[in-house]
Amino acid sequence: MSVDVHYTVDGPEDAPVVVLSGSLGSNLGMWDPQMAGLTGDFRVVRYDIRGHGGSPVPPGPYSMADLGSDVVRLMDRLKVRRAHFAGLSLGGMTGMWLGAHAPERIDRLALLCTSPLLGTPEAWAERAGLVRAEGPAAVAPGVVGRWFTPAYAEREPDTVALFAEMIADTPAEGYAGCCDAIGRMDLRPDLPAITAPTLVVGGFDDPSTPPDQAELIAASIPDSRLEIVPDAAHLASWEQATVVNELLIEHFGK
Ligand SMILES: O=C(O)CC1=CCC(=O)O1
Repeated sequence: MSVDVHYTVDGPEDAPVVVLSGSLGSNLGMWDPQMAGLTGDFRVVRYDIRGHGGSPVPPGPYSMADLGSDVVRLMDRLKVRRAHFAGLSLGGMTGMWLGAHAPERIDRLALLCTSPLLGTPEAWAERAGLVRAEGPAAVAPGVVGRWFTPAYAEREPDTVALFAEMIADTPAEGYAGCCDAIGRMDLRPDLPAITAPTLVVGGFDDPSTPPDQAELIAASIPDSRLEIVPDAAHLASWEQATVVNELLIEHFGK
């Protein structure tokens, strides 16, 4: 069952729409470094994943179909028939689901630092249980340790601390419900059915969804292009914003 997620819209009214979808534990502010670059040519819709930021927090477990249906519902609310879609990590998983299950709504797809099958159901059940018991603050230090390279974390400790706070502020049931969705997910059979031209971006130093995941996705989606970004961990869109923005603008501008 879909929900009305919290969203913002920026950019020219008549421009092609790009929907941005973030990672587990984020809010739509994680896309701030993309806004100046993308809003010149695109109408950018950012939203908080259900259970995150300003969106409703229905009781979990959630599924990828829930997360994908929230995007279709948002596009219906905005009267957007087709859009480009970029998602990072959990957002990319949502993008893969949309590309396969709602192809008529997706123009071009960008899948950043993501995976079609991530970890084990047991590990995600354990993370969900810990978060339901103690809140996302219990996992925040470990998670941000994977989002940025050690060099960036040393240079920008205040930024890393802000991201840890963002994760800790995520509603526990929302975070855990999304862990449930990832633990039950296997999107590998969906990938060959994706017809949207797809940009696949990996972070060379990403310990969460390493480059071999990006390679697997690109090898499985017929019309795809693979880019591995150096000096980037899981949040490549933040740490290497200029490079990622150029890739997105080129891909969506075609
Ligand atoms: O939180 C992590 O470990 C990495 C991650 C998995 C899905 C997502 O969005 O981030």
